[in-house]
This record gives sequence, structure tokens and C-alpha cells, in this order.
Amino acid sequence: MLEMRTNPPVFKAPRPLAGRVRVPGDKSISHRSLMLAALAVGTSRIEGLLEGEDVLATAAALRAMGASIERGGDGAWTVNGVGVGGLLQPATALDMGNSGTSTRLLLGLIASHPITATFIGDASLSRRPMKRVIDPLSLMGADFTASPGGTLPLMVRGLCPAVPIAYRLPVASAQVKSAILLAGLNAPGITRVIEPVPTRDHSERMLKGFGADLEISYEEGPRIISIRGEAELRPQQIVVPGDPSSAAFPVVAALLVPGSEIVVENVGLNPTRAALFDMLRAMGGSIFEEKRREVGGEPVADLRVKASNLTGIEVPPEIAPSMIDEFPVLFVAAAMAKGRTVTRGLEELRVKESDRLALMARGLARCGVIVEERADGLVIEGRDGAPFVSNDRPIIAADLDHRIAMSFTIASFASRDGIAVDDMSPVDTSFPGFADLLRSLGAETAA
Ligand SMILES: O=C(O)C1=C[C@@H](OP(=O)(O)O)[C@@H](O)[C@H](O)C1
Ligand SMILES: C=C(OP(=O)(O)O)C(=O)O
Repeated sequence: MLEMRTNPPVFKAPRPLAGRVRVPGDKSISHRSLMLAALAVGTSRIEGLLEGEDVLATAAALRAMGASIERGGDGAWTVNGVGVGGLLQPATALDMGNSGTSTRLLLGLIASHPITATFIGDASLSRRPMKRVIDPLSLMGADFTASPGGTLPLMVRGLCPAVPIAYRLPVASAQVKSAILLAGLNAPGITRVIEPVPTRDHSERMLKGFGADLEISYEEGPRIISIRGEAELRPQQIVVPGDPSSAAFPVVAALLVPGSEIVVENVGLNPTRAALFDMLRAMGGSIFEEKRREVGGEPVADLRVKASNLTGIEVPPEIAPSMIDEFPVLFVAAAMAKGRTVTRGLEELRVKESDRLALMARGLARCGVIVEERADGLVIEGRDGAPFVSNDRPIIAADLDHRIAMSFTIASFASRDGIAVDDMSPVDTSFPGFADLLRSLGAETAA
């Protein structure tokens, strides 16, 4: 959706980007830290929690169900859990804001508790599909009343004891996988998720870390995750690494702005998350890992990035889940590369906070890029470093999608006249401090 609005600020890079920055904590790990700590018996401490609106929505919902969650003066969070099975009936509807992860994972938690809850969200979340979790959680015995099309607002009535299931994921979705595993935590016996295409594995790593009996096997190919229910979780000290999905934006900015050299510190590089950096390297991007180490059970490194001439590639569809949220900004990089970039297998991008294939295709076309929108991906003819141009200064409608807003902000650095985004407020869902971080690297805003 593109339209003219008032006069939003435009980001520019009048000089090469330079400096060292840290991005906020990983969103997926932050949600899971709060949820698992809320189900442990005792006090957990979380350092580096992402204080974005999506994670705060998770915290508010868990508080409404009896967990005590506090932010200390030192920025660390303390959670006093209620124990698996101990969640209480919330008094009012749970407002999930813009957050698909909060919604789907909490539906899983509630599905095996004897409580009823209503879920509401913003206009973006209210059009996203929930049938993908309603189906397996109904098999476990939960009862749902959803809006037409299986969307929010919806009501869930959990069942305790729930029925453990073996479920083969029909879509490659870590949210669906996690919803079932979380429901399985409070179901008697063993719940199994069969995952034909691997997706981010933070739930598995963290459930094990909290003491759940969880096993991974590979009988005849697909990954099978088995969790024993009626578990007792032990409180943990968690350090959340920086979010690779947020690091993606300064990394692509530094590749595109000539002469830039930056370091993004403390970036989580779990192999189920880090494919964007591999793809950018395959395009010719100078991205070097420094000080590789482990933080909170996840591989982490500082990324040194230098401006580079990029070349288009074919992105293998099987790696899509390990960079699913990074495609919007990859499309921006591809649009500045030499030659064609082809992406496939990305139907899931149509059901994120916005239809990311449609919005990126339309927005890039508005910036002078030749782009073909296919049902499952984009084909982009790169401009070989020629700045984005258009007849007027485009104003992109973010359509309540933080990643669209941030991607076109980065595109603005590589444009002749600047590209504006109508509404930057969705950025606070995942990346508070985004604009300040870009300014600290040398970017400027002009009206
Ligand atoms: O499990 C998670 O934390 C997430 C999984 C992905 O969603 P899907 O499971 O819908 O692919 C991703 O897009 C989202 O930002 C976070
Ligand atoms: C898809 C995303 O998040 P969620 O599904 O949690 O709204 C995202 O952060 O890009």
C-alpha cells in the first residue's frame, strides 16, 4: 500500500556509516524466557530481555495469569513462576497487540490449563491465521471460538488433563511447533511434533535448559521432538543474545553505503536463524565474525561489516525458515546488487504482519526497481549500485509492519532523493532505539 501522507522524516547517510553498535535482545528468546520462567517453580532472572512492545505484551498476559514479572533497576528482569499447571484465569481479555508469537505460544500454554481466555490484537494481528494452532490444540482437547476465518478476537477454553498428540506440522512454523510443545508441558505422557522442515529451535533448547524431558530424533528423515508432560521446570539465569533479525538492518545498511565499516556486537547466530548472513556473503558481502562465543546456550559473535558490491543470487527455498523475517531487507540488498535475485518458497511472507511479498514488490517498484511478484517469491533485477530513484519522493505505508518500515528506511540510504515511511511506530514492537542506533552510525534525518 503506497500513499502520500504528511511529511514524515527521511533517513540519509551523508557519509560512510561507522562505529560499533549493539542491537536489542532476541525477540523469540525473550518471549520464551518469560513464558518458561512463568512456568518454573521459583525465581528466574533474565538479562538482555528485548523491551519491545511484542515482548511486553507477553509479560502483561503472563502477569494477568498469575506470574510475577518485574524489571529491576539494573535492567534485568525477575520472574516468579507459578509452576506448570499453575496459570490462573485472566480477569480481562489478553491484548496481544501486533505479536503473532505471543498469541500462538500463549494459546499453546493455555490449551492445557483449566482456564478460559479471550485474545485480542491490533488490525494486523486480527487478520493473521490462527487455524494453524487451533487445529492441533483442538486435538489436545482445547475448545476455540474464533472470528470468521479463524482469526482474532478468539476465545480459548483449555482442557486439563489435555490429550498428548503426535502432530506433523503442515507449515514450517516455529510458532506452531512451540505452541504444541508448550501445551504438551502440562499434558500427561509424551507429546510429539514431527517437523519435516527445520525451523528455529529456541523452544527445544530452552525447554531442555529449564529441565523439561525433551528428546530430538530423526526416524526416517523428519525431525521429531518429543516432550514428556507434567514437567517441573527449574528457574534459570538467562542471558538473551542480540537479535539477528534486528542486526540485519544495520548490516545491510553498512553493505550498501559506500565506504562504510561497522561492527554489530553480540549477534545471535543460531544456525536456524542466521541464513541471511550466509546469503549476503554469497552475494559478495564482507561480513566477518569476530569473538565467536556462547551466550545463554546460543552461538554469538560480533559482526564486522564493510561496504561491498553485491551480486544477485538464487536463494535456496529450503533455507527460507532460517531467515524468514529477513527477506524484506534482503530484497533491498538484492535491489542494489548486480544481476538478478530469485526467491521461492516464501508463501508464509504473505501472512506476517503484512503481506510482505506484495508490500516489498510495490514499494521497490516505486523506487525504480524492476521486480516481478510471484505467488511464492520475488524476482528482482538489481540496479548494480545505481541509487533508487522515482519521480517524486515516495512515502511508503508501513501497514503496521515493523520490518517493512525498517527495510525502506535502509533503502532510503541508497536512494537519490530519500524514501519516507508514513508510520515508524510499529518499529517499537521489535527494535526500540532503531533510529538512534542508525544516527549513532552517522545517519541523519531530514524533514
Ligand atoms: O517462533 C518464533 O519466535 C517466530 C517464528 C516465526 O514465525 P512462524 O512460526 O509463523 O514462521 C517468525 O516469523 C516470528 O517472527 C518469530
Ligand atoms: C513475524 C514476526 O513476528 P510475529 O509473528 O511474532 O508477529 C516478525 O517479527 O517479523
